[in-house]
Amino acid sequence: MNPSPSASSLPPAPASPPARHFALIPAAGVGARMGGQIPKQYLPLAGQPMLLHALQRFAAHARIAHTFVVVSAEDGWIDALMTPALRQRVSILRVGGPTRQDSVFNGLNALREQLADADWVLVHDAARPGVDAALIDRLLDALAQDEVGGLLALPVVDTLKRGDGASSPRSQQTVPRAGLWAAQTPQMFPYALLHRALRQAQEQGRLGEITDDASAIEMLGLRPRLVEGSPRNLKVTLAQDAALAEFFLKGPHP
Ligand SMILES: Nc1ccn([C@@H]2O[C@H](COP(=O)(O)OP(=O)(O)OP(=O)(O)O)[C@@H](O)[C@H]2O)c(=O)n1
Ligand SMILES: C[C@](O)(CO)[C@H](O)COP(=O)(O)O
Repeated sequence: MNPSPSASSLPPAPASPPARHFALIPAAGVGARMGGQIPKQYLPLAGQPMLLHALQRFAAHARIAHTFVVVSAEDGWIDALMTPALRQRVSILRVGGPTRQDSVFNGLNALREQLADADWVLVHDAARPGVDAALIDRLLDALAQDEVGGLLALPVVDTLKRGDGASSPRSQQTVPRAGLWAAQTPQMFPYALLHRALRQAQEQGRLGEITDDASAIEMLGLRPRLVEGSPRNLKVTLAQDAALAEFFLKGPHP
């Protein structure tokens, strides 16, 4: 009988397939604060609908395996954006929910059969049209050896005041800004971890408490890595944000 092979004679264990990176773009909002006639992600910006900028950036990025865009079930605009080339790299998920986190959670649920636990998901706001390959690479590179994940963010440089909530507010106090960061997106986490974090938040009735994906990860007691983003990656929230976003999109700017 052949002796049992020693450990050194065994072939190397098959390496687990490298984790892939997917983008998930929540684009099911209505843009109430923008005050437009149509949801802000479809308003024209630098010559094309706002959403198309982020879709094109992720679709063109060689390290992003595929991009999923979450829209509302009744969305009547997204199909007009989808060229045959874009449809090769972007899939539409008509599972938008009442809040951003609902839309993200619904999107993750819809991908249970397509994504592996260890695959990375980069969640990026459709309302941040200024994301580009350099910022995506910065996040991917910074988290290449990370087990938790992280997000693009900007250190706070302004002095922060807490207002009293009056219609003509007064400052109640200055909030120490040391160590404070303004979160941006993409926010990148392993699929299974983010899915579990959002599911747990929903089960605890706390999904409404969180406004970004990293908050759910923090609720698990984990600490997402902060990776410096850029002012050009601003979120277009109010009407006046559009001009600044357009300025950056018509760049080039540092
Ligand atoms: N129910 C929602 C709400 C928001 N979002 C998306 O989450 C991103 C960030 O949200 P925000 O800037 O707040 O967009 P809106 O919710 O559309 O804006 P508002 O709060 O002014 O209505 C946007 O790309 C938005 O489309 C979403 O997918 N589903
Ligand atoms: C996710 C986010 O862009 C990080 O700053 C932000 O929390 C989204 O907030 P919104 O009110 O849903 O736009």
